[in-house]
Formats: sequence, structure tokens, C-alpha cells
Amino acid sequence: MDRRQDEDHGPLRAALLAEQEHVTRVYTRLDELRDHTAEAVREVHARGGGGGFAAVVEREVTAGERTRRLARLSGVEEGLCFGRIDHRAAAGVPGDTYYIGRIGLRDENHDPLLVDWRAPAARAFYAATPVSPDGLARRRHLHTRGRTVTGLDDEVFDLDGLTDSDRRGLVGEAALLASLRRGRTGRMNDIVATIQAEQDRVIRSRLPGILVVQGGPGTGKTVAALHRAAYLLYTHRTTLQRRGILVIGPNATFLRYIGQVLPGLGETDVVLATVGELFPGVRATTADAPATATVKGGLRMAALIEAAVADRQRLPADLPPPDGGAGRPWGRDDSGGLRITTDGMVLRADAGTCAGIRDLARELRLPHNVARKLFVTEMLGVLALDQSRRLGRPVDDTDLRHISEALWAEPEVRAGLDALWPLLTPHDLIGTLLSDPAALRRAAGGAGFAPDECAALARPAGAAWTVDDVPLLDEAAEILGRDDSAARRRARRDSAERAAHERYAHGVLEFTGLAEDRMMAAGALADRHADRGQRRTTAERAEADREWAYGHVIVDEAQELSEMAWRMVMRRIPARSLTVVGDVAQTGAAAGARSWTGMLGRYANGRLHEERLLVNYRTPAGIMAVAADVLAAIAPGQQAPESVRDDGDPPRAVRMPRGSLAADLPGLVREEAERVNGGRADGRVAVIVPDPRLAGIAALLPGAAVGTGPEALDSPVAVLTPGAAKGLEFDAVVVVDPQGVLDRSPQGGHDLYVALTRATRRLTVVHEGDLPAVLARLAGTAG
Ligand SMILES: Nc1ncnc2c1ncn2[C@@H]1O[C@H](COP(=O)(O)OP(=O)(O)OP(=O)(O)O)[C@@H](O)[C@H]1O
Repeated sequence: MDRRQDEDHGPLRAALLAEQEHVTRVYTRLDELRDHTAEAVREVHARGGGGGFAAVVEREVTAGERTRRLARLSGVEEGLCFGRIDHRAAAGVPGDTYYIGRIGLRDENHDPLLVDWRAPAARAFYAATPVSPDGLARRRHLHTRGRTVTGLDDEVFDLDGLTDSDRRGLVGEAALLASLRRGRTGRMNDIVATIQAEQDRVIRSRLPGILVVQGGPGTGKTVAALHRAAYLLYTHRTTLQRRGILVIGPNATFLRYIGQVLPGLGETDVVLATVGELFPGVRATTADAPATATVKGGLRMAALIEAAVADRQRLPADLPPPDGGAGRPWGRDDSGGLRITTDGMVLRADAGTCAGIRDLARELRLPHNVARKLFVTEMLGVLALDQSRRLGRPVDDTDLRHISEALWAEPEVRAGLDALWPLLTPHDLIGTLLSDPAALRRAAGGAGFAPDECAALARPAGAAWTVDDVPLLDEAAEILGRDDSAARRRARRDSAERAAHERYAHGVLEFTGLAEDRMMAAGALADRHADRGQRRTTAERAEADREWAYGHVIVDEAQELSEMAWRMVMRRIPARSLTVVGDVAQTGAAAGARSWTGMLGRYANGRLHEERLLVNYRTPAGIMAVAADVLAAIAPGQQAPESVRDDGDPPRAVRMPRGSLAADLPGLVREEAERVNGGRADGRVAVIVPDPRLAGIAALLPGAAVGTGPEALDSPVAVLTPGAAKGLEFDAVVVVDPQGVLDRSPQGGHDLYVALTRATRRLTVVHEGDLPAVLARLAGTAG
């Protein structure tokens, strides 16, 4: 990797010394700013807690911003300055030189010492290529350890554009390869220093519209998507700080794996969630069996849920007769009308009137729980009229309103009307629908589902929610809606108050100088203020609110989402500003994507843009060749990404006759761990097994972490299913029972492809029977 001091020769040493001088200035400036900011934080806390509303707001804003700034300055110590660009001289005037780093810094004269990697001035550092140098004469990568410059790496685009001494000092090393050969730590690292041009196009793509990033395993889709989040927050701070960014990943382990990249990049207004967590109050982690997931994931489920809601809007004829014995004083009368006994009096509404009111409420085309208000009001009017008739009292509209209110307070009346048009929660609706075969049949018949599809949907009452249920709950919430008239009244009252807060916040921002820095929008400040007592961040408020509209949504491993899951995601982003990254060749979910336009075209309104990443930065070429054979079998038209790495050990297949796994596998895994550990003693090994064998094989490896817990990332050895390994990477991978992986589901080939492409250095395939034909390349490689 780097040419280090022990290899120095004159010009290199001179260049290193010059760069060290600049890097030292940059760190000195960082130290000054940190000290200054820490002092400023202390000062604001020392002001004490007194003062009126104005003083409280000002103190809160100032303390919050200074603390954030201090956190930002403290989080950039490692690799603060990693690059330099020299622009070409023009008309005899030397070109500008900029240093690129994790944040922007200026010296005391306001001259730039370091340009933030997300700033427009840094773009050429990533985008320049020999064919299109973007005005650069040279790009230089700086390698540092702590605050010391240890090596340089130059790419020259225009030799004539450099000064003589610069030309003598040129050094060329593969910064990218140096970074790729680092051992795996169990957490994803940021790549700000080595973003490649094709990735940079993704990262700096425009905010609006749906950007699909299709790329094979290891092409940097995840890492590019996360850097895009940081870039967007930097570039569109006002919009996105207020609305937040939602990042959706395949499982909790994966979210932990990527979790440190974003704070590492200095961004915190981001919610990380799985599909199973997108409905507030539910945290589903298990998926349904493929047959069930396929039915639940299809768009027709929306029609089924709508039919289920309509089925709950009943006519009196659908009710049983009143049953005094059972204490049920309401029900259907002999002519199919409604009969309710309350306060010793029998009240009736005839069948035709009830049907008319139901039709009227349906015609409103409002959510069920909202339309219920009209249904109940009309029905109470009819019952109130009946009561006054029975009492022989003439009434006017005001009397009727009073009588209606009094009737609504009677439990019998409430129960009778609830039976016709109940207030429903998504949990009630979906729970009852899937566990009541008769209700399911009634709804499914109208929505065109076959009996075997109904059978696949059925589940026991009270069963835990699965990941595939979550989009159904969300759909139900949408169709049911909330009767929020009281909340709306409150909101109208609050909005005048909020406008006053916002005007005030403007004043505070002007006063504190934060308005100029674009650090915080007045609206965000007013929100924060309105939230007083709770002090929640944008991310926290967004996470708790099903109807939150995010500023941008990033979906990783997006090929796994079903049609119903996409409907749910799209509700979170009415502005349709999304980054969708995935690989349709890795689809493991039964209801996942086969093509991007097929899945997303209907939402894009012509604004779907696809970028392709073609270079694999993870898997060495020898291992990728094995995976490419599998790809050719499962997706004949698709081209495997090309590996930049040709290091790594040759992949191998080891046969362990049936019954000998218990004796032989632990030794093999131990050996793999020793090999990848080398001098570091922190290498990572994954043992990837078919789902049904997870527990059995884990029992053979007592020290290993199992499944999707946090230990799977931190332990030297983890036993995982292909689904849990998705998106992750390890120094060595042992795939056990490839035939079992292939046979597990119709998507088994895709799962095997995922498993084989997790390794950065070593791949071993352990098979008990014959090696599957797609792995023929490994025949005779035992050793
Ligand atoms: N430009 C880069 N510089 C350094 N490392 C990189 C670069 N691009 C990608 N990598 C590394 O390559 C590995 C694979 O990247 P990533 O996980 O983002 O790929 P992916 O396309 O999401 O893969 P998969 O589809 O298999 O999940 C990571 O370790 C990442 O840090």
C-alpha cells in the first residue's frame, strides 16, 4: 500500500513534509475551533436557568447548536484531511489548490484550509477521470495515521499543468486498493477518501425523482447510498433537516452494520428502519413462509382490505335478532330493520332507511372511521325522531340534536350502531380478517382470491405480526383513517400560536447569527419549541408518526420489498424523492422485485432514473468467478460485476460425508478464523447455512454468534442464514450445504449467490452430497 517513510527518496520526502505541514495547520485549526466551541458551550450553560420566554428560546437554540457543532468537530479526528486537488494553470496563472476533508475549515483570515467533501468545490476530486479531468492537473490522496501523513498517491491528468517541483515529487499508489485490503471490523466504514467517479454520480444526483441504483454484489451500493444521504443533508439542509431522511434496510443486523457510517459522516437527522418497523408500535422481525408472503405482498391485497372494511359496514339484516337472555338489547327486527331497546323503550330504524344512510356514508369516499361520523349522526337523527314520535312530542331541529346526543350516551344505542359501522383499528381489522375464515372468504371472494390463496393467508388469532403483515396494517390504517375532527380543531387553535412562534424564531436566528449559517430553519426551531418538554429530534418525531412525510427516502436491498411494501414506503414520501439501491439478481423474498420499472414505474410519473454500478469492490476475482456461474444459471442475461481485487485465497469446496459435520466442521471453522486473524486477531468469519439448519449447525459451533443479534457483527464467528447475511461482508465465508440453500425456496439460487459474495478474502463451500452443478468450478479444490 502506501509508500512509507522507510522507502523515501528525496522528492517523495519533500512532498510528504510539505503535506505534513498543511495537515498540521488543519489540525491546529481544528483544535482551536474545538476549544473555542467548548468554551462557548460552557458559557451558555453558565448563564443559568432564569429569564422569560425570549431568554429560554435563545439559550436553548444557542446551546443546541453549539453542542452539535462541538460533536461535529469532535467526530472528524481520524482522516480529517485526505485529498488535494490542483487545478490546471490558465493563461500563465497557476491553478488553485484545494485540500479535501471531512468538514470545511477556514483559517483566521477566512481563507479555505479544507473543503468539505460534499461541497461543490470538492466535486472534481471524485469526478475527474483521465478522459474528463474536470479542470484538474492532479488529484492526490493523502494517507494519514493519526495526525501524521504516511503516504501519498497521485493521479496526474495534465503533467504540463504542474510546477517542476511538483512533477519531481509525483507518487502513484492505489489509494482504493489500500483501503479495500483493510480487514473487516464488523461495521461499515465511510469511504469519503476513495469514492469512485461512478459512485460520485450516484451520491450527487439531484434530489427530486426516483433514482434506482442497480449493481451486483459489492459494487458499493450501500455505501454510496449512505454518502448520498450525507451529501443531501449538506446540500439541502433546510428542507431535509425539517423533514428528515428515512433509510430502510433489510434487517436489524444490517442497520447496525451501517449505523455508524452516518454519524461518522456527521449526520443525525436520519431514521434507520426495517420494513417490519415502519408501522409505529409494531416491530416485526420474522417473515412469512414464501407461499404466504407471495399472496400478502401482491397489490391485490389492497382490494382485499378494502373489501374487508366494506364487509364491516353492515345492514341490520346482517345482525342477529336482539337477545334479552344474552343481555343484547339490539339487533335485527322481523322486517330486517334495526331495533334497539333503551331506557325501557323500543326504538326502530327501518331496513330501507339504514341502507340509504350506509350508502350515503360510503359515497363520501372518506376513510371508514371518518365517514362513521356521518353514519352515526344520521342514524341518531332517525332514532331520535322515532323516540319523539313514540312519546308523541313534536320536535324541532334543536330538540332533535339534544335527543340525539342523549341517545348516543346510552350504551345500548352505541353498541347497536357500532355493530353496523364500528370504529376500527388496523390491528382489529387485519387480525380479525386473517384469523376468521368466514370473514376472509367474504372479503376475498369480492377481491378475486382463490381458495388456496385464502388458505395461505389464514393465521391463528393473536399470532405475532410478521414483516409481511406490516404493509397490510399500514394499508388498513389508510383505509380506516382517524376521526381527527377534535385534533383539527386543536390544530387550528395552535396554528395562530405557531405562526407567532415562527416569527419569534426568525428573530432569534437573526439575532444569534444562525440564520446566515443556514444551521437551522425558523420552522424547525418553532417546532422544537412547540415540542417543549419533549425535546424530540426530527428523527424521533418522524419515527413515531405514521403519517410523517420525509424529505427523502433511501431503500437498501430494495429488491426484497413487495408491491404492498412499496405502497407503504411511497406513503412516507409524497414528494417521491427516493434513492432505491439493490440488485434484482439477489432477490430472496418470494414477493420481491424482478424488475425495477415493473415495481416502481407506477409511482415515478416518468421520473425514474437508473444508474448502474459495475465494479465489485468487495469480492476478489477468484471468488466472484464462482458466484458468476450461479448468476448465469439464475439470471442468464445479467453480467456479474467485475472485481477490482485479484488478491484473496483461491476458493475451495470441502466434502464432509453425511454425519461427519459434527466432527469436522468446528475444526474447519477454527482454521478459517486463525487464517483470517493473522496478526490482527479480529478477523470475521461467517458460516452461512440454509434456514432450517441454523439451530443444528449453530449447536456445533458453541462459541459462535447466531442469527440476527448484535453479536453477529462483533463476534469472530457468526452463523447466519443467507437472508441475515444480506448486505454484510466478512473476511472469510464458509457456506454449508449449498444444495440445501438452493432447495429451500424458489429463490434458492439467489440466496446462494448472496452467500457466495459476502467474502472479502476466503470462501469455503462445505457439501455433504454431490457438489451442486452450478458450483462445478470448485470441483477438485479441496485443500
Ligand atoms: N470507493 C470505495 N472505496 C473504498 N471502499 C469501497 C468503495 N466502494 C465500495 N467499497 C467497499 O466495498 C464493500 C462493498 O460495498 P457495499 O456493501 O456498499 O456494496 P453493495 O453493492 O451494497 O453490496 P451487496 O449488494 O452485496 O450488499 C464495502 O466494504 C465498501 O466499504
